[in-house]
Amino acid sequence: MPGSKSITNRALVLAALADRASTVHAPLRSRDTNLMAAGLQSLGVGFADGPDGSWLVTPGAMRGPAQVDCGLAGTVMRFLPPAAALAVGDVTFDGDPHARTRPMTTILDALRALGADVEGGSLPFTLHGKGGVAGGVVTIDASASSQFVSGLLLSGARYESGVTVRHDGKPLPSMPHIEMTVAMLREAGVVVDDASPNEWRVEPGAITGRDWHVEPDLSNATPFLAAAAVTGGEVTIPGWPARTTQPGGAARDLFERMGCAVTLTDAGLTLSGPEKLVGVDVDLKDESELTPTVAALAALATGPTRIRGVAHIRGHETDRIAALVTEINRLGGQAEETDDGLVITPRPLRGEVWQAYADHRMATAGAIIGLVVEGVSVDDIGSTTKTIPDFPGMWTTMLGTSMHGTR
Ligand SMILES: O=C(O)C1=C[C@@H](OP(=O)(O)O)[C@@H](O)[C@H](O)C1
Ligand SMILES: C=C(OP(=O)(O)O)C(=O)O
Repeated sequence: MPGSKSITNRALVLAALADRASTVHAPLRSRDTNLMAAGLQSLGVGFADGPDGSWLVTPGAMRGPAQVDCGLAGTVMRFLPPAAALAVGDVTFDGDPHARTRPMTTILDALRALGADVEGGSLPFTLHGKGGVAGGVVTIDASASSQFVSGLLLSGARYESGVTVRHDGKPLPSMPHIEMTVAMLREAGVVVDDASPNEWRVEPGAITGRDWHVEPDLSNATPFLAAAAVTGGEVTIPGWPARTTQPGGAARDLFERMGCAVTLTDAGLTLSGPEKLVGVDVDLKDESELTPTVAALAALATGPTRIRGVAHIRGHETDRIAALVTEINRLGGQAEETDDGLVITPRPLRGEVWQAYADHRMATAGAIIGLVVEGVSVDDIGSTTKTIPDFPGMWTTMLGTSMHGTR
């Protein structure tokens, strides 16, 4: 598996704000991370290619005018503005058509409250950089995205008073991603207090330049594991970490609950697909980015599945609840929206064109179903380049050489 999107884009921001050069080893090189690198470069941060595919990042005084293309990347649109607020000059942000509808107001209002000069409430917007941010205490409702919290924390050490972020609202999604942010800040020598629930304090101070080692992307591994789960085959993901802050780590338990056998050895994580995949009732609030994979598995299981706790994924790359329900039903399945997720009752499926909605995880969900339902095609498999450089090549290689399904 290529590197983790979430770890790579955190490492790039921390490297850009650090007190010396950093090397990011085994970074993900895909649309989301290339956009982050390009955005930082346009602000004056130095990027060079290491001999082994690593990225050498040299911090520089950040300055506008600059134009940042966020594509459809939540990590770029939420992590880069808090850093760009430290620049001198104007920095304008825009992105793909659908990116303009993704929630942004919360973090832009927070930046204003912390002393930044921001024009606009969603993409496109402009930061009028003054070369510094006062910082301080800010209370936000981050129930629409954990990335609002992570974005503020990643740059907060460089604000004059640091930053204290308090969350007040419905439960926060994707907590492991906030834990990932806190863990990486501490690795970079930043003092973070996360002892109180829903409150994070980042002390002002230097961010240390260092060597970052990026883990394989475990969320992107799940379609490959799912391939074994739905065909009764076997797939091994090399380099699966024994401990991780990636929410994809929870995929092990999920697959086991659906009837798969999962083992972690020196060779990696191996999944053996069951005779019969069973449906589950599962709260994916912490691992919401796994919803499309779980929904695809659910459509092929032997009993109903209820996915809860993911209301906020209506604001992901597309409205994922609506998209999954529409596409599963298009194939003759039975899926219904609930307030905070969806219910899927397996039915015999037929071949149709599965729409990806420019969403990498919708595309991979269609690929999973296409392994066992004749005649399924995905309209835009190219959308997978958001976080995987060559999904079609990896999928073909897996099917040709590594998987011996029994169905
Ligand atoms: O911080 C991160 O790297 C991410 C946080 C999560 O966002 P939400 O909290 O908006 O779900 C996750 O879904 C996204 O894929 C990556
Ligand atoms: C929600 C996701 O992405 P983003 O980082 O664009 O929010 C995702 O990858 O599932």
